[in-house]
Amino acid sequence: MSHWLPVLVHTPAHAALGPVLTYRSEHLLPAGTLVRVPLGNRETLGVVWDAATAEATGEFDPAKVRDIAGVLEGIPPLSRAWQQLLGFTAAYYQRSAGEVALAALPPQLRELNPEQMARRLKRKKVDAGAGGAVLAAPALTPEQATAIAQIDAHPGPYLLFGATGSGKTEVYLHCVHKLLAADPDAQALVMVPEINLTPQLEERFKARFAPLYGEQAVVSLHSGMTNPQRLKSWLSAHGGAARIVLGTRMAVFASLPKLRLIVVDEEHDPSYKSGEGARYSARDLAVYRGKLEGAKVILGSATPSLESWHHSRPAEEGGRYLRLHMPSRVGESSKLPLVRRVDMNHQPRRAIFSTPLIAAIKERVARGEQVMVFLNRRGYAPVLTCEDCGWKSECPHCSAFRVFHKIDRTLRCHHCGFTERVPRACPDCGNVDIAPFGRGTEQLEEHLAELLVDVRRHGSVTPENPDGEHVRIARIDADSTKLKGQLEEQLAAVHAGDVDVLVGTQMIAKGHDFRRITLVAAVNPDGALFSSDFRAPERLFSLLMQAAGRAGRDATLGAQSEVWLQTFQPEHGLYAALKKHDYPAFAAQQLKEREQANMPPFSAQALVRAEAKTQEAAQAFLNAARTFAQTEMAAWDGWAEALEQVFLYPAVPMAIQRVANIERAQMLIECPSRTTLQQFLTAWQSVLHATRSQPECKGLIRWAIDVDPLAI
Ligand SMILES: Nc1ncnc2c1ncn2[C@@H]1O[C@H](COP(=O)(O)OP(=O)(O)OP(=O)(O)O)[C@@H](O)[C@H]1O
Ligand SMILES: [Zn+2]
Repeated sequence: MSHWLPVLVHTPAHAALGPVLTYRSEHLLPAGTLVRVPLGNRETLGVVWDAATAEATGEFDPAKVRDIAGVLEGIPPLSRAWQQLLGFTAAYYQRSAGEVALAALPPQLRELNPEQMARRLKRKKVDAGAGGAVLAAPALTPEQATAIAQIDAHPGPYLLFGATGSGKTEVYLHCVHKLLAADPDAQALVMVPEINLTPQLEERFKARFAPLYGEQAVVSLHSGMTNPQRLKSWLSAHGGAARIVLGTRMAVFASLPKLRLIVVDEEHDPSYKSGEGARYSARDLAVYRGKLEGAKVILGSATPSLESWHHSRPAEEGGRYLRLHMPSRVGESSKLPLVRRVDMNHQPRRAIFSTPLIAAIKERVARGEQVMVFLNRRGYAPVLTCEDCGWKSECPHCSAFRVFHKIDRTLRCHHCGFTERVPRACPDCGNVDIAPFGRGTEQLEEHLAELLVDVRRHGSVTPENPDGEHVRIARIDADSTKLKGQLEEQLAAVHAGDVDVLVGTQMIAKGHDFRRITLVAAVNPDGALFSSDFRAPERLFSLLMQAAGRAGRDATLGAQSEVWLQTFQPEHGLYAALKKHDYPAFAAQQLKEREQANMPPFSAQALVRAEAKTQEAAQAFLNAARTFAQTEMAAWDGWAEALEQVFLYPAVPMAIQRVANIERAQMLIECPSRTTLQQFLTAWQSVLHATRSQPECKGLIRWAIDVDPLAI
């Protein structure tokens, strides 16, 4: 007897194929089964979907239904909870379930043929026999003990609000340990925002758990892994052999049949939000998944997102998360660093480093301590200009300047990648004096080398070497770490003390446990204060707090660590709060502003972005869909009231309007109710599809909805 099976395949988000396809099978296969199915003239991976939870399968012609090609033998079906998670993600972020579900599976499930797959499944390494010395966990600090007691006593979710170096990771380790010991099947998922933070985390977790549960108990999942590695981790999580999965945002979709605990470290980090396909927030999905599967969820941060902070207000006031506070750093004498503001209004014009900062850097280096200098802009200078005619190094394909990279004397567009040799003279007027304007990390590195030329490395002047050694400066940014292994190498050099001054972008500000850094300087942080993006201050605050968190992690160095901020706005409230390490004060002030302006978390937002050959077409598309919503849709049955709550702003060009010769526009949608916004977007999708074919939208290339956008 044959059965009709609803199957999800990877169809483009807006494909006309419909959300779920129907196939025929000899055997009734449970929902969640991975199958191979014919699609057009190729064969593709599909997931048998639950007919009840699947979106309407639509009508199908039984005569045209094709047989499934086969089942992926040896792989148990994906759980119902997993299917629900993926179904929810697709619906909430307005994408097709097929796209979302298939993108969440390791690529090799799709790529390997049955024989290859069978071989991979057989290759089971068993080293359950633990080995190595069990690493003793340190005795908990009173703050850690209190936090853990609260986690034991309440269902959560929890917001672990802990200062940098307060021992949050130790709390995660402890909770995972307790869970695995109590339940022989239980699994934990631990997420970090960036790939380059996974190795050190993996090391810490392996050191703690491999001796107890074997090497295979801890696996990673992130996009920096090769496809075979990813498949291996995925299979081992899906099969239950992996007890702990460490990963970046994609790991939120890992199949973990016995998931009991989810940790989202640095939960405020924008990297948890996907920038393509379904633009999901792994943090928000983690909370949803926790509820779905009855797993505890811990969100940790020293500077929580304002959303999470708001959700963790007292329950009497409507809070949904339990806030756990760990204000102190571990170790008796390891105080938080002293924050100093240098008023750049009183420094020579165009000074890169203020005089007192240079003096402070010299002093630290001479004592053998390390310094971190931080500037969120790579390259040598953000623009090259001709002072005679006003020419600027614009990118011909983007509405942006090309950045001057002195190292290889190129002008590079950081948006489309267009690269050219620096011209010898101004391309417009022939003037040979074209000069860099503004500064990036390359220039800081060069300039510091000049400023520190007289300083000698600590302890390098000896009777045999009376001249001593120059200060060692290293730069870590996207340019200096392009090749595989470069970042690890550079980080190792910093840890080994081979570097005195570390210059870099936000890459170095996050997460790393640099023990010997006692001074952190932000050279030019003001930009974000006046950004049009209402989240810019929040991001700046957390970035500076993170950067500050790199200073003074080793109490035995004894020196008072410092964070220097060079600013033209020394009185700004953000810096005042930073000086006191007072995130709650900063958050309270920001939330007040947001409440007054009706911005998230006090309202829900979505953004529609359109890309087209002309700016007019991009905007025309958005505005036509908007007009339709405001007129025709408002006349649909039962919609008038809901639409009164949905505010559609007019279309505007994006901040960087043109990238690689494609014009971009966006439209913001705001609504006090998340549910209403969801209903609106779901209904409006068909309007957007239909609008596409209107004559004034000719030249439209693509459009996408971003629910809960982070950057506006
Ligand atoms: N109870 C403890 N006793 C002794 N040392 C501890 C304890 N808890 C944590 N530590 C140590 O203190 C340091 C900071 O701890 P941890 O990395 O857990 O902090 P964190 O809050 O996660 O830091 P950050 O957010 O800044 O990365 C680590 O070197 C850790 O080994
Ligand atoms: Zn460009």
